[in-house]
Amino acid sequence: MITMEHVCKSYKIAKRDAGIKAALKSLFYREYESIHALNDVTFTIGDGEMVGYIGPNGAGKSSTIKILSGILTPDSGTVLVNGRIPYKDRIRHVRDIGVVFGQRSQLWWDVPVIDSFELLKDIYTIPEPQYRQSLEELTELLNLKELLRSPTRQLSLGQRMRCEIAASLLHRPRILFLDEPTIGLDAVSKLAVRNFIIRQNNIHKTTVILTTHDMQDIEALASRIILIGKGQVLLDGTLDDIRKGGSNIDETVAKLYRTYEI
Ligand SMILES: Nc1ncnc2c1ncn2[C@@H]1O[C@H](COP(=O)(O)OP(=O)(O)OP(=O)(O)O)[C@@H](O)[C@H]1O
Repeated sequence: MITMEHVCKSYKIAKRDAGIKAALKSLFYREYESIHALNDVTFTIGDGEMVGYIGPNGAGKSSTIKILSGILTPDSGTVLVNGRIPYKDRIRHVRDIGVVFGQRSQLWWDVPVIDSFELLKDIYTIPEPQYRQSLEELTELLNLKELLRSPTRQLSLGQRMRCEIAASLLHRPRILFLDEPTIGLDAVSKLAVRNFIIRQNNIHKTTVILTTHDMQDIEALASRIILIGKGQVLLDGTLDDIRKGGSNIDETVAKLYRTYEI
């Protein structure tokens, strides 16, 4: 179970005008401004749910995922993931979660994928039999056999993404955070990734929280949608609730963004 209650998070950033004069001035005097990324965010996600967490650029999606995965500490509010406070109990928390950031890699760039997997096995202290079983299952379902001996840098985006997803699941986490997992993938790779996530949820009852701008991902994967804009939850409902605005999901969501002026 995941609960976020009245969570706020701001970033403090230094303000600086352009030019050398401003650069010199900033050495002695700095002005700061606060960006309110999350502003009183509250939601609960039950075990085994697949939730699409959507919103326009800068809405606060990644900040939420970072707080839920223990990377960031909120300024205020309560966060509990399987009874733990993620940013206070990070070591035990990471055993329960898998995280895939579509735009970043958790695999070591220059070593064969299988070596990254072995390192993750040691980091998570996965018992050998469980590791072998997970590896076998993931290799088969994600069609990784031909990829495991290649260094990550030699893989195409779609191949790498399949390996990233496998890497995030080797330790059999109960919760999977996917931040734009199909970004830049071709149609075939997108389908493969989507089908795999659905199977993972069916077989292992993995809770999936998915952020994406790809509404076809949402249609395929999420039965529930949380819409966030300007750091606030604006809507929490089913795909059907959202569809009431029209039949084409992209148009419906664009209309929602316009309605909420986000
Ligand atoms: N490290 C940071 N320092 C300063 N501001 C940040 C930082 N990370 C995010 N922000 C700001 O916080 C707000 C929310 O950002 P966040 O990355 O959570 O949005 P997002 O919904 O994931 O956006 P996108 O869809 O573009 O990835 C934005 O205004 C962003 O500029």
